[in-house]
Amino acid sequence: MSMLFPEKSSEPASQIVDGKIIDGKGIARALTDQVGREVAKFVEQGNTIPGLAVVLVGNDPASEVYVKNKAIQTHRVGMRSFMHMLPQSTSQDELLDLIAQLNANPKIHGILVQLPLPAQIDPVAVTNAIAPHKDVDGLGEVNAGRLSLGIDGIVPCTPLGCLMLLKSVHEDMTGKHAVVIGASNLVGKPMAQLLLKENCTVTVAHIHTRNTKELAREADILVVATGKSGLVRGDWIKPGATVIDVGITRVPAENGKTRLVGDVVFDEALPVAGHITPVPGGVGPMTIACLLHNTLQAARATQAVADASS
Ligand SMILES: NC(=O)C1=CN([C@@H]2O[C@H](COP(=O)(O)OP(=O)(O)OC[C@H]3O[C@@H](n4cnc5c(N)ncnc54)[C@H](OP(=O)(O)O)[C@@H]3O)[C@@H](O)[C@H]2O)C=CC1
Ligand SMILES: Nc1nc(=O)c2c([nH]1)NC[C@@H]1CN(c3ccc(C(=O)N[C@@H](CCC(=O)O)C(=O)O)cc3)C=[N+]21
Repeated sequence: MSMLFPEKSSEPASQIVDGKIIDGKGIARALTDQVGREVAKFVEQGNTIPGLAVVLVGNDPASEVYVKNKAIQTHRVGMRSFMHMLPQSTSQDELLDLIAQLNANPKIHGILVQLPLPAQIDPVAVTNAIAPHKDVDGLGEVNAGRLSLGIDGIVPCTPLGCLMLLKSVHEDMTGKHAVVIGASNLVGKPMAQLLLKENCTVTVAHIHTRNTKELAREADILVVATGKSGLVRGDWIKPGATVIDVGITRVPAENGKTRLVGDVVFDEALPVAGHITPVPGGVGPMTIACLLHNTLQAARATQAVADASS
């Protein structure tokens, strides 16, 4: 076995392009199709169509990509989508009022408020206002607390998607050194919790970390989520490591249009890494597939409570 391929995948070859590039788009499509079949069965059994409410305040470019792709996929799996686009000037109280209405609406099983929010709104107050059983982003204190205690709950979509991609190339992650660059509540922190649950030795690097490059070079598994395009160069990567690039930045392209890039310099990383996710076509599509998965899970849980009380 080549030194560059210390871990051979147990997944079908079709899921990995060139043996190295992890096909997030393909793996996400398989998960989305499965959710679609399960939604059809759930509705056939006489249950309410699962409904997802998405709230976007202002216009963050990464959020706009997400909103567009999410609307297409929600429809594809047969769920209802409720979009709320609010102006940048929205106050925290206005947003909390909307969340209270969504919490009370029986057609809505999942609520997602896009981050980042404008400066006048406290994201923690907002994520905590979402009823825990509708918190399909898993960011409120109940679900985040459950994750850190290792209790079943709703797991944040992006880290869950990253974990699924890792599992497509690693049968067992026990004892591996996982380095997560970025420590946000949305990605870095829950990712670290999931890797810990997989028995990895986890290091989290953030803006105050002094030797991020040296730490990255020790990683068997490297997850990068900073939003700093081009941060991770080829010489930051240990030969054979698995690299998961979460970053999404829109940059100008040669043809006068724009394109999306990650936090990793892909062309430099590709020859060194054992496995790597591309941008686009890596983590992004998995985030959406996991959101649909979480929404179906939330709809099932709500139905189970209703069935038990009837
Ligand atoms: N593909 C997908 O599905 C998703 C992609 N994203 C993308 O992932 C990226 C990260 O998102 P998110 O976590 O929400 O972003 P945040 O800005 O909330 O967090 C970024 C984290 O990275 C840290 N950081 C920034 N620069 C460096 C650096 N040079 N070295 C080490 N750490 C650094 C920050 O530290 P500090 O806060 O102290 O400055 C912070 O902990 C963005 O590009 C976003 O668009 C996000 C969600 C889903
Ligand atoms: N509460 C909250 N939860 C989030 O999960 C969240 C958020 N807020 N705010 C914004 C970021 C960003 N994000 C993306 C998800 C999918 C793609 C995605 O589909 N990407 C495709 C893009 C394809 C294309 O259109 O070119 C890809 O990478 O292949 C992008 C970005 C979720 N985020």
